[in-house]
Amino acid sequence: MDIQPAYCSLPRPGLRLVNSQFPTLKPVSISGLSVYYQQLLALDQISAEFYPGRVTGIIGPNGAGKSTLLQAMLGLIPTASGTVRFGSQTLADQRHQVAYVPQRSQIDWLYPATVWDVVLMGRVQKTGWFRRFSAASRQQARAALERVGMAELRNRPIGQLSGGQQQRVFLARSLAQEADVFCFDEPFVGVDQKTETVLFEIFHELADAGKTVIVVNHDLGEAITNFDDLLLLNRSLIASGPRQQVLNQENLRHAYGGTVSFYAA
Ligand SMILES: Nc1ncnc2c1ncn2[C@@H]1O[C@H](COP(=O)(O)OP(=O)(O)OP(=O)(O)O)[C@@H](O)[C@H]1O
Repeated sequence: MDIQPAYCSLPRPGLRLVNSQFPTLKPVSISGLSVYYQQLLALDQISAEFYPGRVTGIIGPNGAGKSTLLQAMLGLIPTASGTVRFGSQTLADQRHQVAYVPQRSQIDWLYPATVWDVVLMGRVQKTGWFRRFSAASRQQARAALERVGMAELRNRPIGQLSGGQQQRVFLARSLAQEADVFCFDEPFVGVDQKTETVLFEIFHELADAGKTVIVVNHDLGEAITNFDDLLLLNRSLIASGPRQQVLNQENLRHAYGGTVSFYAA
């Protein structure tokens, strides 16, 4: 079946609202993005935009290509076609403006680093490799750790923390980076309810400060109501835009098949 994106062409009501909120800030724009893994077409001609001031969830069933989309956007894997722009340049060429927290499974938790080391690493791009961190950078890292409630554990090896604590530390590292675009791949996996609440609070603080926040999330549970915008994928784009417009039975049937129940609030 040829699935047409239900909500991805311009002009759109959501766009005007967002642009009037942050008129000088630029969206991340994907156009015609396709990715193959050998013979497997993982992403088929994806076109969409992610807006500053919004927390956007990338959702879809297992194997829909959600993580692939994030990695392709950041230039971490080869693409067969398409562009990902952030203003006049590609997003991959502006990696210093992007904070990326990969899936837990992609992180080496045995790496001998303390909480403080990990957060300070967020300052490397601003400081430069092999240079001393400035007092301002250290202050930035301290403030980020405090914001996520992890200051007391700063000397702990990262591998000795719980899943939720580790996720908070990586969020602190991304905050210390002072990026414009924040990308999180499945940040809620293995975290407790309290941490999930803290993560969403901080995502919205970032959006309120004009940042673009992009979160891969495969769960259609209650937490989905915390996203402003959604991008619904199943290898091709099914719908993107404000949450209330994306979450309808027709779009979900296209993505998941059968009958899907969801929180429409
Ligand atoms: N490195 C790889 N080599 C080959 N195939 C891959 C690779 N990474 C992903 N795939 C395949 O590409 C498709 C999309 O995978 P991806 O991990 O992007 O999906 P996802 O939507 O993030 O899934 P999930 O919710 O299960 O994490 C899947 O069929 C997956 O098996």
